[in-house]
Amino acid sequence: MDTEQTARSVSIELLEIFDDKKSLNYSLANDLEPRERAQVREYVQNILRKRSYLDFIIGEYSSITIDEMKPVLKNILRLGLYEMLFMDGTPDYAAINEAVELAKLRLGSKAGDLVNAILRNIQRDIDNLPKPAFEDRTKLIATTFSHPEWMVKRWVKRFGEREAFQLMQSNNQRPFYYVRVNNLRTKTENFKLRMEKLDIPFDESEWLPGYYKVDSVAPFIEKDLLKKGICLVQDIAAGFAPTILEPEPGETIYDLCAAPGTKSIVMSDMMNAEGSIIAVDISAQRLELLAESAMDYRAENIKIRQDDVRDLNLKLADGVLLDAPCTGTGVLSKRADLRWKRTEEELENSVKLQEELLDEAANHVKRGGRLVYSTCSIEPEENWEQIQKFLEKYDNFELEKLDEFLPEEVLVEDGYAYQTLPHIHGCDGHFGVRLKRVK
Ligand SMILES: C[S@@+](CC[C@H](N)C(=O)[O-])C[C@H]1O[C@@H](n2cnc3c(N)ncnc32)[C@H](O)[C@@H]1O
Repeated sequence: MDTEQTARSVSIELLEIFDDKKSLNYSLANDLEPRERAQVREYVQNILRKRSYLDFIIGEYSSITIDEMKPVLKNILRLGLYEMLFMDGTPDYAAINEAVELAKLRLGSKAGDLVNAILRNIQRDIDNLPKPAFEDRTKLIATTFSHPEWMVKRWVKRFGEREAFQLMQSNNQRPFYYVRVNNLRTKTENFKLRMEKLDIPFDESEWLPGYYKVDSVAPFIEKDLLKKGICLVQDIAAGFAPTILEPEPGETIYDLCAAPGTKSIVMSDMMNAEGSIIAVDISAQRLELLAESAMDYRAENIKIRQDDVRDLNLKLADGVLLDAPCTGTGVLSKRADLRWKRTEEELENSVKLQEELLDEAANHVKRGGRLVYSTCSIEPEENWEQIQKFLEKYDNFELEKLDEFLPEEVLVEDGYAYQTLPHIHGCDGHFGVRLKRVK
């Protein structure tokens, strides 16, 4: 098998498992070369971004429904069709041949014939493919834009159809990435020179210092810049939470729900690694990543603690960051899998958990100290509504304006919160507020 075939077969295995267990285990690709591993991520995320539409087309050309197909057959067809419709570099005949070979290998020659027949018929009509035409408008939109119906319903209700389409289109695009320079290992000027020398195109952000928009993180991985702690991959909007918490050298900061730790690392840099950051998370596995990063990034003031934030019993801190677990509806372009994993019930559970975590976070802020609450969600229940409930309960906290920290275009609620939206701001969707404990 050549490189691409291997990347294809692993992608299909990953997608099969995802259909069953809703989890993506990229470690299945560990034995592949770095370039192939990156290709697996591309295939998997791209197919998940277009899944409903691909399934619709396959369904139109197959005598059995997509739900009746074995997961492996379904995913071979999805991958073949994806390559035919959306990958410029792969000729149709090659996409079809690869899919047929994979079907034969995994399911036998009859399955190979079936895949061949379906994909060749689609190829024949490629300039005139059927369009989804359901009477049910939600189903029609959900199929066209490959999002679950519950998300479509709530976004159309909130934004109107036009804007909801723009949001979903953004979610379906390959994302840009940002890298942030780590001043604990290098100087900004040197970092920029290094990128120029390595011929890595970048755009310096006007929103926050030290953030650079890049097309791909591959060169940073290949040149070991992440492992050497020179820079980290962090969306610009994810950088807002540490920015508004404004940790200073010598302070005691709690990063609650900290793993895998990108915000802890940034805060350590802001503090020049002086003072202490207690990074708490419930997941031992994710904390291992944090521990490794803390070493790579020379973030020596981070102390790690595995705990449920709801069981914490620590002294009061100068600043607390609660980067709460959430539905992640702001990051669906980078994490296309989340749209098929999340449910409306999960949104409700997430809101409840956030409320409990906020109570605990508030109890750990000293008088005059600050509490930052942030999410990577765009759902009001997890964001502004959550904060309104909090303020009704706690008269010892007040919201603070954010205009001295962040650009006006990301501020909402009279400047008391930030909320980015992928289709408007061209970055991930994040929310955050800064609260001061006044008594
Ligand atoms: C949004 S992620 C945090 C991302 C992290 N702040 C960063 O910037 O890299 C949410 C985290 O909350 C953690 N978590 C969920 N429930 C928790 C709980 N009850 N106590 C502590 N951590 C929890 C999850 O393990 C997950 O790592």
